Amino acid sequence: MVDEEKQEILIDVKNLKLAYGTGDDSILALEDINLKIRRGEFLCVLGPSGCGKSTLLKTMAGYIKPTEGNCLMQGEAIEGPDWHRGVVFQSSTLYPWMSVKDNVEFGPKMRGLPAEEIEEIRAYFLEQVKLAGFGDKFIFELSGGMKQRVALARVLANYPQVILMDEPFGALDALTRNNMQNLIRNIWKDNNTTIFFITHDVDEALCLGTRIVVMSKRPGTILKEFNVGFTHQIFEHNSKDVVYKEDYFDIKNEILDLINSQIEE
Ligand SMILES: Nc1ncnc2c1ncn2[C@@H]1O[C@H](COP(=O)(O)OP(=O)(O)OP(=O)(O)O)[C@@H](O)[C@H]1O
Repeated sequence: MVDEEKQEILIDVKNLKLAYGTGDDSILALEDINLKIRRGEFLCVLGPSGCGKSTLLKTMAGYIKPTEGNCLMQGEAIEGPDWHRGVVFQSSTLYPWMSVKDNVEFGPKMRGLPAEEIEEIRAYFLEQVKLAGFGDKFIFELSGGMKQRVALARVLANYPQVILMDEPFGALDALTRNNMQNLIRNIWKDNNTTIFFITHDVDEALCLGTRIVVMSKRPGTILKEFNVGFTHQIFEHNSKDVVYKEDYFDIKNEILDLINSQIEE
């Protein structure tokens, strides 16, 4: 297994505090967050509703600025959105008036790549998300799962250093969700990419992540981190039987207890 400590740090969140607004009406969303995202990790974030998970993602994406502390990408302060950090939300933010093809080609076109390369990239990533042959469809013609696959292909087409995903499968039915989990696990491995993934589903985090971060209720702080290897075991055994093992149950129960302790208090 890769020695994670030696992997390059892509995103470094240092002493982050994030408050919305100022004065008496301000809402303190995050406090004292310290988090490093290393190249090749699949980092899953769990925490009670409203604890600041999306706020953390938006800060790393460059959509909002830290109130205090820093958010660095490869040592440089994150000043705004950037192709190097691809973002996928729960509801797709695709351009509905464009075809699947045009959505996926949008980024490479904006970056001024030659036409041939754009075509190759589009074909490659549509194949990877299992949408080859759907290029000419319009977004409004697609199911929820297909839209999320286009959103993923559109982000992948920019070869981002890290993909930030905010409950990307939260609105999908159970079967589609399971298929999407298998898809993202394979894409993560095949592309050797780095993923930051917010979810409410502990099983989803355990079956995908190489590390799981559990956050406290608002103001969100990091309560505990877990290094987990179930996603690797799923590859090794080509099966999800790990979910019936004792160590899986133990970690799952510990995480559930942690999250519940934040809801019940
Ligand atoms: N633009 C905003 N202005 C003011 N308050 C905000 C804003 N965005 C979020 N908040 C507040 O900040 C806190 C954290 O919100 P955030 O969406 O980051 O939580 P979350 O953990 O992602 O929630 P959920 O799991 O329900 O999606 C919440 O109390 C929320 O109401």
